[in-house]
Amino acid sequence: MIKGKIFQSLSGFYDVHADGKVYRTRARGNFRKRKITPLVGDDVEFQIEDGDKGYILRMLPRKNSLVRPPIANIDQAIVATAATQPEFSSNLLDRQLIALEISHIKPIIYFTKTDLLSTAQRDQLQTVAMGYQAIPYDVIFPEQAFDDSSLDELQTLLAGKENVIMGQTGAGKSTLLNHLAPELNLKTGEISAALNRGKHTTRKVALLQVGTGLIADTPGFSSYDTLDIDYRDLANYFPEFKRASVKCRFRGCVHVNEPDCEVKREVSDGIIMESRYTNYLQLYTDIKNRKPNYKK
Ligand SMILES: Nc1nc2c(ncn2[C@@H]2O[C@H](COP(=O)(O)OP(=O)(O)OP(=O)(O)O)[C@@H](O)[C@H]2O)c(=O)[nH]1
Ligand SMILES: [Zn+2]
Repeated sequence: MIKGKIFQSLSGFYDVHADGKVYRTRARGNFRKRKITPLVGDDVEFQIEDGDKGYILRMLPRKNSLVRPPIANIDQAIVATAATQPEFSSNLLDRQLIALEISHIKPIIYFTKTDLLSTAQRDQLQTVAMGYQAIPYDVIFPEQAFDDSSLDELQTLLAGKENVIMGQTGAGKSTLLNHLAPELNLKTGEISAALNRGKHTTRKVALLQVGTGLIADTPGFSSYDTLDIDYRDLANYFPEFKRASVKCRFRGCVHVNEPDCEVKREVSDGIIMESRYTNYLQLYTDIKNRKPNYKK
């Protein structure tokens, strides 16, 4: 029995890397019966059957896992955020950040297509980027598309870690990875009018070696599923709200109607970004109003 890591999953086969070799494995029937699906990033024990084939016997405990993209044991996520084409959405960005906070995965916000902005648009979005940096999140806002200093900064953050790259379809995930590691030669897609219907160039989830780090390139997605949390916990996934909330008058303040709420005070003082608070209220209402039979 050998220990390895699943690097790729395709049509029921799992490519496991172990001791510098790649084995094509299948999961045994008992996984299917117990409804356990191995994910890319899972550490597994497997048995070699013949040569480079084998079957997975056991999955080792997971540090974390994401549903979209389906992947396990991730340290960090590059959130590829289009400055335009598709248009920047703070709502989408915040939803991605919350999903990562819930899974204890550190976000790195990387703005793509900043080269397509006018000077005025650029100044405006750069202010937004600085707001996220103040939360604090790692934010990379390239002066020029794929300039050396942005790529170096990203490489440094990725080194030695298991990373995932996420972002809307067409955000530029594959293009960014090709700049980080040209030898990958990933296929990229032309943005078309079909964008809204979801044109996915990347179809499978796979871990790629980039410098000393691993990155999972994943199929793009258009929106997140409903977040599987209690509405009273939502503010915990906004780091700056969590920081401020120790000064709210009421313990368990959800920062909506309570008096003496520090979060609301910091929003009106311009310390907390107004867009973050608006997105919070919208999500709070959505989660609170969803059907009671929703699991959880
Ligand atoms: N001008 C400009 N174009 C970019 C940039 N990044 C990506 N693009 C273009 O945007 C289009 C989509 O890029 P992809 O890398 O295929 O996007 P993706 O996020 O991998 O898309 P999916 O695989 O569908 O999820 C391609 O035509 C790229 O050439 C950028 O920084 N500037
Ligand atoms: Zn409060």
